[in-house]
Amino acid sequence: MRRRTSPRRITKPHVMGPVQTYHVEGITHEAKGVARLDGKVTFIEGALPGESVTAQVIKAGRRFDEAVLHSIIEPSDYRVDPVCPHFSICGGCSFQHLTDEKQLAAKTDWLQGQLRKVVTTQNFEPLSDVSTKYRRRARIAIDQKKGVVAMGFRGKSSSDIVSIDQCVVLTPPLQKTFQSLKNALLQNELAGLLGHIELLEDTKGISVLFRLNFDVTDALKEAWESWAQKDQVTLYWQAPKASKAEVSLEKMRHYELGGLKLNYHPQDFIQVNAAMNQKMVTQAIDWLVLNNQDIVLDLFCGVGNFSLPLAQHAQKVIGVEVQASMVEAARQNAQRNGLDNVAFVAADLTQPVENGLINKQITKVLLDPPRAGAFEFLDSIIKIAPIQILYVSCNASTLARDAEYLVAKGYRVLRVSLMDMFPQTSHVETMMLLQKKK
Ligand SMILES: C[S@@+](CC[C@H](N)C(=O)[O-])C[C@H]1O[C@@H](n2cnc3c(N)ncnc32)[C@H](O)[C@@H]1O
Ligand code: SF4
Repeated sequence: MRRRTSPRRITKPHVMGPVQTYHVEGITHEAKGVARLDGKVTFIEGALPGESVTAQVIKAGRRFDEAVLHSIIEPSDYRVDPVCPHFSICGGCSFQHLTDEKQLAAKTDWLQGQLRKVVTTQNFEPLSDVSTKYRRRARIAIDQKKGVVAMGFRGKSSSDIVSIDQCVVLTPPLQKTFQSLKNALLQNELAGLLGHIELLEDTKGISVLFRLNFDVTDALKEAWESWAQKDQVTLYWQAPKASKAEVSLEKMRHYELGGLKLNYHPQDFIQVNAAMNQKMVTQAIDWLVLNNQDIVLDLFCGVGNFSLPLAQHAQKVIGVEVQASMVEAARQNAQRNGLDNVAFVAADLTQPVENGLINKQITKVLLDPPRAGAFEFLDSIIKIAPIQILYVSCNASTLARDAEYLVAKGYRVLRVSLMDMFPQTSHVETMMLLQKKK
C-alpha cells in the first residue's frame, strides 16, 4: 500500500490568471479534477475529487477553463504518493496520485458515461492485475540538444521529451535494459542518429530496436552488437526510411499464451500487458462458452492471439487481418501449435470484403479493432448474423458508436468488462458481449 500524502505545495511554470480556490467535484478519465467557479467548469490537472485546492487558469475557453494545481488545501483520502519520480511532468501516466481502487472506479464511471446509450447494467465486470511493472513493450523517444541526450516520453503539458532515469510501469528486466541503454547512449554518437527506440520483452528475452534517422557505420553497429551481447539483448536495426526492420526467421520473436507459442516480428502488434492478455483471452473463452459446433470469426486477429486459444475450444476459427506478414505468421503459429482447425485470411476490413467471409455458418464473431473501430464491417457482421459478438475495444467512443449500431440492428448487450490493461494511464480496454435478439 502506498503512503497517503499530506497537503503540499506544487509549483508549475507558465501560468496566467489569479490563484483561486476550488472545490473539486469529479475527475475525468484523463485524471483532471473537475471543479466549478461561478458556474463555469474548470479542469485542474492533478486535483482529485473531494479536495480543496488553489489553482491558476492557463487556458480560458468559452465553455470551460483549464487550470494547473498550485497547492492542495485539503487533500483527498485517496491521494497517494506517485510511485514514479517523473510523474509530475511525464505524460506517460496520469493516475499515479490516486489509489488503484479509485483509478478503476474513475475509469468505470467514465466508461459507463460513454456507453450509456447501449448499456443499462451498472455491473461493469472489472478485470485487473498488478498496477506497475506490467509493460512488456515501450517506445522511447530520444532527442539530443547541444550534446545533451534526453530519453523518455513526451511531457504532460508539452510535446518536449521528458528525460527519465527509470519507468516503473515497465517490467523489471526492461527497466534494467533501459538504464544500461541510457548509460551507453549518453556518450555515444548513435544517440544523434536515432529516431526512437523500442524496448520489448517476451518469452525469447529482451530486444531493443533502433529506429534510425541516419545511416550508421559498420564499426558503430559492431560496437553496439557487443553491448547487446553483454546485456543479453537482441538488437534490431530499422534503416532510415525503411517501413520495418529486416528480420530473419531466427530473429523472429515469440511469446507464450497458455501452452501456446506465438511467433511475431518485433514490430508487429502484440498486447503490451502479458498478464492481462492471458486474463483477457481466458475471459473471452469463458464468455463465448464455445463448443465443438461453433465456427468463430476472429476479426483484426494479428498473429492469432485470440484465434489460436479459441480454436482449442471451437469447431473452427477464421482469423482476418490486414497485414499479410502477420497473416503468414498466424498460419505458421497455428501449424507449429498443431491446430488444423484455424484458417487465416488477409483482408482490409474497412473495404468491401470477399463474399466467402459472409458465411452464415459462423456462429460467433470476436473483433478487436484498432482505435478507429470497425464501423465499415458492421453490416457484414449483421449479414453473417452470429448468435454472439464479442467486441474487444481500446477506444470506448468508437465502441459506443459501433455497439449502438449493432443494438439498432437486433443485438443486445449482455455483459461488459473494464479491463485495466494500462494501470496509471488514462487508457481503458473494454470487452462487450452482444447477443442476437430472438
Ligand atoms: C488491437 S490489434 C489486435 C490484434 C490481435 N487481436 C491481438 O490481440 O494481438 C488490431 C489488429 O488489427 C489489424 N488491423 C488494423 N487495421 C485493419 C484493417 N483495416 N483490416 C484488418 N485488420 C486491421 C492490425 O494490424 C492489428 O493486428
Ligand atoms: S510512463 Fe514511466 S516514466 Fe512516465 S510517469 Fe509513467 S512510470 Fe514514470
